[in-house]
Amino acid sequence: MTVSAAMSELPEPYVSAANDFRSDTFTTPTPEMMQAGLQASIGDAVYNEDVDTIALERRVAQLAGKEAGLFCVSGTLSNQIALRCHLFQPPYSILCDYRAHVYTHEAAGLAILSQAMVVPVIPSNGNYMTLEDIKRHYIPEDGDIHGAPTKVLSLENTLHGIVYPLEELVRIKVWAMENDIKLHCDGARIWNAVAETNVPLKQFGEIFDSISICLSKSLGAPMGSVLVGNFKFIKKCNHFRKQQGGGIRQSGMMCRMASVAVEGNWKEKLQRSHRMAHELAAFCHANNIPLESPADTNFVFLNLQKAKMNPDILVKKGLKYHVKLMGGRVSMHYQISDDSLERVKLAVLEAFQHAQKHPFDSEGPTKIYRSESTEVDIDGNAIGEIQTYKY
Ligand SMILES: Cc1ncc(COP(=O)(O)O)c(C=O)c1O
Ligand SMILES: C[C@@H](O)[C@H](N)C(=O)O
Repeated sequence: MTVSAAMSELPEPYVSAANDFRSDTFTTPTPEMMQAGLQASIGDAVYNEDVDTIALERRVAQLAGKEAGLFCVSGTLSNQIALRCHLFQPPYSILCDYRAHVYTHEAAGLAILSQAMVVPVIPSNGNYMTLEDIKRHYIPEDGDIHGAPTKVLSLENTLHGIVYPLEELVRIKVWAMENDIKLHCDGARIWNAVAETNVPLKQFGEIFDSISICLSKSLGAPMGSVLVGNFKFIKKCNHFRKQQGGGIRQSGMMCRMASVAVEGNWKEKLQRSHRMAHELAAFCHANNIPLESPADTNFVFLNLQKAKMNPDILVKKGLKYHVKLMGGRVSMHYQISDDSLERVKLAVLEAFQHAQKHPFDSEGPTKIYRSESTEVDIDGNAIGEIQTYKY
């Protein structure tokens, strides 16, 4: 079968993220990025011979105030090799928030690739772990042969769109250094934290031993993350990256496109998406629609369980108003159109009003990707299984 014949059996190609609230991962490369990609270098990056790849790695490391950077095809790979690289002799453990991506959405990579136990912590303030939370749950290296000592704290900034207070990060950093514990930051949305607080990326670089800096979410690059750290650490990460199949050949095109995003006016773009999230959160407050966490940056987390909202109805109301939703997290990004924001308000409100008549008690965990109930029609009648996540 020719490619064109195969294409004829495929769904319509994705063309715009303007009405896509499922995630900021749906941002699409701009014509400027595509044009720049055509001028990219074409060296083999495994041999460290690709100029655009080296330039991007050096630029992002410089912005973060770190010695070196490593371009990775995904944030998942970047997180996994960073955490593996901080670990030496098992038994050991990694402490993180119970919602952390490295724990919930990286397919047990830490257990399998790093042989690490993960200690997930529910923050006592409901939003972010404090030093007191960490002290209460970490495993000290005290010779107790029952334990798997905590060797890395993996924090996310932002986490669920929540900005980690700088002063708390500094407290954690001081304590971690005193206890020979490394700090990694899953910076899938670190650009959002910078845009919202004006704390320079370099200041986070002073706190964290490593940061995974995503390019493919709010910044809108087609793929990738740059992992930053000191020279020795990044050199070893490159080894683990190759081991895990992450060695990339001609990565220049992707890196040149990402460089367009990094050098662009990302701060204003992200601040607009934050304003949109704040507007939706205010709309929810005004209509007594409960939220799960503060909408500090680009996410609005509807509290579906408290509102007794059925995620399938929410997805269907979204389709009714021509916006794409996936569950209780409403993700803003700079490519969302103003009229889509108005339409998503209507979808959320109608799903909430539906819940008043047809309260839905979900048994399963609140999941970002899937609706946990069976598919229902607008009147709440079950009509089989819904697949909001296609594979
Ligand atoms: C918080 C967080 N960390 C890491 C990742 C992983 O990034 P990627 O999808 O590029 O593997 C994601 C999802 O994209 C994420 O939301
Ligand atoms: C859920 C996570 O894997 C994905 N990166 C997202 O935020 O949409």
